[in-house]
Amino acid sequence: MEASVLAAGVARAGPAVCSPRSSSSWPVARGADAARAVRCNAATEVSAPPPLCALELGPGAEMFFNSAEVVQWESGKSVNAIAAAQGIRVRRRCRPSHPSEGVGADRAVPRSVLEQIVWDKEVEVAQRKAAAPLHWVADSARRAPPPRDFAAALHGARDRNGGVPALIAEVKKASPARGLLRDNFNPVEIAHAYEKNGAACLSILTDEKHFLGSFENLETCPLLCKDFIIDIWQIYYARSKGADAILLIAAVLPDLDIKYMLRVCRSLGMAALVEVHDERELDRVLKIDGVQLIGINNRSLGTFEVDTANTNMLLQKRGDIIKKKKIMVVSESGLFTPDDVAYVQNAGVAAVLVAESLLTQEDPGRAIAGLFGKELLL
Ligand SMILES: O=P(O)(O)OC[C@@H](O)[C@@H](O)c1c[nH]c2ccccc12
Repeated sequence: MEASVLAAGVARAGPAVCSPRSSSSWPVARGADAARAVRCNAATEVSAPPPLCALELGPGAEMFFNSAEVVQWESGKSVNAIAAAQGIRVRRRCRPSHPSEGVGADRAVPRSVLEQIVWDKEVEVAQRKAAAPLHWVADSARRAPPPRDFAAALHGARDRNGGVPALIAEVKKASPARGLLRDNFNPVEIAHAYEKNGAACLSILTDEKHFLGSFENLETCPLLCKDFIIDIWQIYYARSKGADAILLIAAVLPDLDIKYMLRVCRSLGMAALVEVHDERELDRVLKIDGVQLIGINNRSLGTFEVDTANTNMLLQKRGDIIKKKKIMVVSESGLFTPDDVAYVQNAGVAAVLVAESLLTQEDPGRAIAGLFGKELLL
């Protein structure tokens, strides 16, 4: 894989190229910013809506809203009502709420693990934002080494391997569905082993609370920042940490947020993997211009049920439009054997995203040849 994206990623791991900057090195905002974050954290007790995010940005940065919030203010419909109308079951709690809605008792208890994760993420982002306001992070994102072409790396790897799906190998320590995947977890070692054994790209789980991930992992071996993105702040932050791509989950984000976040990605030169699980989500995403990469998750984030037939089913139904739009499809989750890979390859995917079946083996790098039934060409 000569000048591959991944090789570049690992080369950049050295401090001279990708200087580590832990979040603790950000100046900590005090006073109003911190107070806002605290109010947002205690969402269940808040009756007034949290402040508009532009207030946190400083002069001239007013365009940095999440777009569904703007629609909420303009249309009088709450963000949760807009999301529900699109079939999104996850409700937002710590988001500017519509005056008619408040943070009621019905949002005291999450209805699913995914909803719990999103609520925790809202609190985390509010805290991180208070410590590093958006204009600082956006500045840092612009100073980061330029992003590498995620989609081109997948294309290249697939061509080199005669049409075998490119591998996005995931660094994931644990998950709510499977618990701890590995005791002896050295993310840097694992990333290097993946790279040496033919992975085209890496996916790094950065959620700390539910996946035991870390942005420090991302700094060492950047590529896809796998997190629950609910705010554009996270995209700038991921870029500032060296990520070249992010995940946008259709089960969490209304269409307008996806559109706006895609624009933010484009402005930063990043790719976005837009994840869907069912037909309704796929249809929503196919109506959005500028989507280059769609991830079909074989795992339901609602029930954790995994079925690789999901990739096949959705591609049978919408493969023609996807082809016409020249969108690359990544099959995500639950892939364990060469038969699984061949199955999704025949369904038409360009890449696979795999964590568990590699990480639960003694040597995750060597496990790649086992997964594909052959060595992948570098
Ligand atoms: O461990 P698996 O079954 O190989 O799955 C990897 C990846 O698809 C999974 O981690 C994932 C897919 N979409 C997500 C969204 C958030 C967190 C995790 C994920």
